[in-house]
Amino acid sequence: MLKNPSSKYQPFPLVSIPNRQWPSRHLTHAPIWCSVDLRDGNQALAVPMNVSQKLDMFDALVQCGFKEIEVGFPSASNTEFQFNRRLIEEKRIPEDVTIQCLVQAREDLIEKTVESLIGAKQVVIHMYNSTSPAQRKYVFGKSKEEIIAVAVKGAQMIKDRLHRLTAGGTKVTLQYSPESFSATEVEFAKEISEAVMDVWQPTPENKMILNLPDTVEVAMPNVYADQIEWICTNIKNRESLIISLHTHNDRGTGTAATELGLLAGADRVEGTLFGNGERTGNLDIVQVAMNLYMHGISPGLDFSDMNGLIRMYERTTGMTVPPRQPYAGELVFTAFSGSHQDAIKKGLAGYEQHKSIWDVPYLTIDPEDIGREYREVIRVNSQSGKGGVAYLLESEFGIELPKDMQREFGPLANDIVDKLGREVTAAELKDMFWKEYIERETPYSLHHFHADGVDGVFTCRCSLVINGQERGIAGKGNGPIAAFAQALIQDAGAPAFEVATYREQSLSSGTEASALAFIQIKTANGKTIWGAGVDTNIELASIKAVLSAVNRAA
Ligand SMILES: CC(=O)SCCNC(=O)CCNC(=O)[C@H](O)C(C)(C)COP(=O)(O)OP(=O)(O)OC[C@H]1O[C@@H](n2cnc3c(N)ncnc32)[C@H](O)[C@@H]1OP(=O)(O)O
Ligand SMILES: CC(C)C(=O)C(=O)O
Repeated sequence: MLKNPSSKYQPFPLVSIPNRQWPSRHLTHAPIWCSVDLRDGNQALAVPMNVSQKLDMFDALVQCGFKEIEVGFPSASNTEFQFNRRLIEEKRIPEDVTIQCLVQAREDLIEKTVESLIGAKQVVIHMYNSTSPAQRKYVFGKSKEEIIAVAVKGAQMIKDRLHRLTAGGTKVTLQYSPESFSATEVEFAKEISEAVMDVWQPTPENKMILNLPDTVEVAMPNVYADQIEWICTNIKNRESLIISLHTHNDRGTGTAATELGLLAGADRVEGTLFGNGERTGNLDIVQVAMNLYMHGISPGLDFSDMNGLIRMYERTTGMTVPPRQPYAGELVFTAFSGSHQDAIKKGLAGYEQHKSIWDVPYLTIDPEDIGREYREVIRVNSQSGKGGVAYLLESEFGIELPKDMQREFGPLANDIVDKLGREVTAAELKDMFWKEYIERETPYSLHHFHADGVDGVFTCRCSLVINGQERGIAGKGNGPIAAFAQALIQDAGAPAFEVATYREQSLSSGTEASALAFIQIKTANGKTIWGAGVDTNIELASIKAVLSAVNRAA
């Protein structure tokens, strides 16, 4: 019999919200962002950041454009306390940046928190206590009224100490989080939040932040959106509140919950870079910002040096950014599969021409916008087609294979890559091309070539090494290539062929400019074969290309 342990779980209760508004809204502007990397991100690390790592990350967050940064939990440890003191005493906080600190509703912790903030220009004091039925029952062993009393007492303890900061000119904003909000009955979340508001007395001119956390993601994102809309609609004095979202990713939908929460009326978003944080992580703030960006809404955050940001993140947290992480992962602007490569190559070429709205297939944004380069976009392994191979040869080495030649070389390269069983670099692809076409020296290799034309008739005299033996050959034609072809067929025993296609391009490598010629020959039995030759002399490049094709045909 199939075991069914799911019977120990139950469906999440829905919020009664007639005529919900959020599904028909759309996002038009960026929210207020608050990075909680240095607090929620940090508290989730096996080895929390030291002061110098926190400083490193703080500077990077400022660089990205964050104006609100939760810098820590200063009552938790000496490191956390000292970090605040360094930021303040060394005047490391830019004028327009507000630091935020988290604290429980406990007097000794509040005291320490206030002390850590003395001398700062502007701060957010963020107090929380948990409100869900399970937290009330197991963690606190308190009734709803008693839980409200904890919050009210904490709010009052903070209020009583505000003068110690304001006297020194510090501007203080107060923030309250009913922790585990999304698992709390909305009516109770409203009641406790309003009780805190009664103490702090926010006004439209002096708002408080009401942060509504999805501490553990317990339901689908539409349910969180309903909870947010319910609070926005029913809470008193809404105009005196900044409604803030703080989602986690336990069910894998932290980004969706945040976006729907914004539709539901929130003003502010807390999250971390690349989603570091407790368990499955906090909201990845990069994702929400870049999602706005890809819809043409300026996020007000700068991720133009994504690689630098990732290096900083990995250095300070010891975490890594997975290769498939939206926007940031190493593989997200990469295509291995042939049809994707083909579409990207064509899309990029089209975009280069019109340069207006980004419409390149398979690429949500222009990788250049976050400091990635086009050449990272297409990578070649055994799943790749001729388009990707051609793209890399062209973008890395300026080799523009004729379309029909791509059809010939693509499968040849694919075979080699398949045998190697790994991804190959552009340089390796060029090597394959060189071996296949340019370095073909058997059965014929060119030793000397000379051609003269009189009245449109060209005569060529050359010497070849044929199977190790040098031999002179001669021929006539309406051009040097035709004359060489006749010499090969008549004097060197090459099977009959005619030149079907000829193309040349210039190629610069380092300081030397050379010519690259492509020749397609057609044999007597109708088979077409490509050849290629390189030389500083264009005429010689084309002669070598003929020989390359004939050698390949042999
Ligand atoms: C969802 C979140 O991310 S919330 C933020 C969580 N972050 C952290 O906890 C990181 C920093 N925390 C710490 O370093 C420590 O927990 C400290 C310094 C804050 C407190 O340490 P301690 O008092 O030694 O221990 P501990 O955290 O276990 O305290 C639990 C007690 O606080 C109470 N408590 C927990 N949260 C709160 C709160 N928000 N407000 C009031 N009391 C609270 C618990 O009920 C428990 O009470 P009890 O001892 O009577 O059972
Ligand atoms: C303290 C709160 C905001 C928190 O970190 C959470 O609920 O996840």
